[in-house]
Amino acid sequence: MTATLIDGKAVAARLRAGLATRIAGLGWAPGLVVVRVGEDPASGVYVRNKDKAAREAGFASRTRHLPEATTEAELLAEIAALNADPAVDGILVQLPLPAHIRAEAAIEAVDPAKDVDGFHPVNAGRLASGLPGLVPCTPRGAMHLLAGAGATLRGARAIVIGRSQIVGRPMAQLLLGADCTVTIAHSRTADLPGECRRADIVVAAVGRPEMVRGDWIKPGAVVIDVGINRLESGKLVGDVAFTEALPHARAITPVPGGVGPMTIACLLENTLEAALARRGA
Ligand SMILES: Nc1nc2c(c(=O)[nH]1)N[C@@H](CN(C=O)c1ccc(C(=O)N[C@@H](CCC(=O)O)C(=O)O)cc1)CN2
Repeated sequence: MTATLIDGKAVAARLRAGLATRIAGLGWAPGLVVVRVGEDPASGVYVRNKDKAAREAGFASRTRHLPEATTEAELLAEIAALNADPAVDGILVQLPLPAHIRAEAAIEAVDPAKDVDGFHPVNAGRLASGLPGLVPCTPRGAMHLLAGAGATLRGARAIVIGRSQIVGRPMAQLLLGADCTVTIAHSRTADLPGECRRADIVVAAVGRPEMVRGDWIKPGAVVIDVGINRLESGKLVGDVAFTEALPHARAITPVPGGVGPMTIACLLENTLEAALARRGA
């Protein structure tokens, strides 16, 4: 058996095209503001890509780029102004922030109704309670990819490796909401390979290059690799040893070109959802 590749670039492009069609029919443009603080080079690329994708789909998108020396109080004042601006439907504060600014303070300052990252504790709590709300973009994208791959979720055993607030925990909640039996594994999990071998769905979100080996994958499992790790050689690899996993998995996401492109597409999906909800449309 060789796994089918789950083409995140293609799924993301279809999702963005569908959003563009819906926005063209609205007669108004949902507003998105991405706030970037400082000069982290990778953030520069991601923020430019978000703005480009948003404009192409018909959003009124802008980037607020603040200097590295911006204080936490200044950032919070900026967010408060965006919260109060009726033309702004979605606000995203690009992470990482400079070390002198607490990410939790910035996340909690965003109006939960405009929190298109889905990171605010109100949205995290709604997700954990099974209530509707804005869902973090990367896990939302991973769920689209599982659906596109035809993965049966009801009754399936799923393992999420990684317990971060922005990927692991919300991913586990989404899988639970889809009636999976979910294990959340982490650095202290005993017998991680054994836990993984029981899983029909594997979501690796641990940030360690190729940590999940091929023989950890149950034959026929669907593997979603959220990791994006740059090796010293410059090569990008995921958290799963991709070539080793191919003969075991039924379907697998590549890195690059898997979950990554879905993050931006789902940001746009969240922004449209936030705009429709805020405007009662
Ligand atoms: N406020 C947020 N900050 C960050 C988030 C986030 O969701 N919200 N996620 C990441 C960065 N990120 C978007 O912001 C992001 C990362 C990667 C990709 C992507 O498409 N990756 C490509 C490979 C890119 C490369 O060549 O380097 C892929 O996987 O194919 C999109 C968005 C941290 N910050």
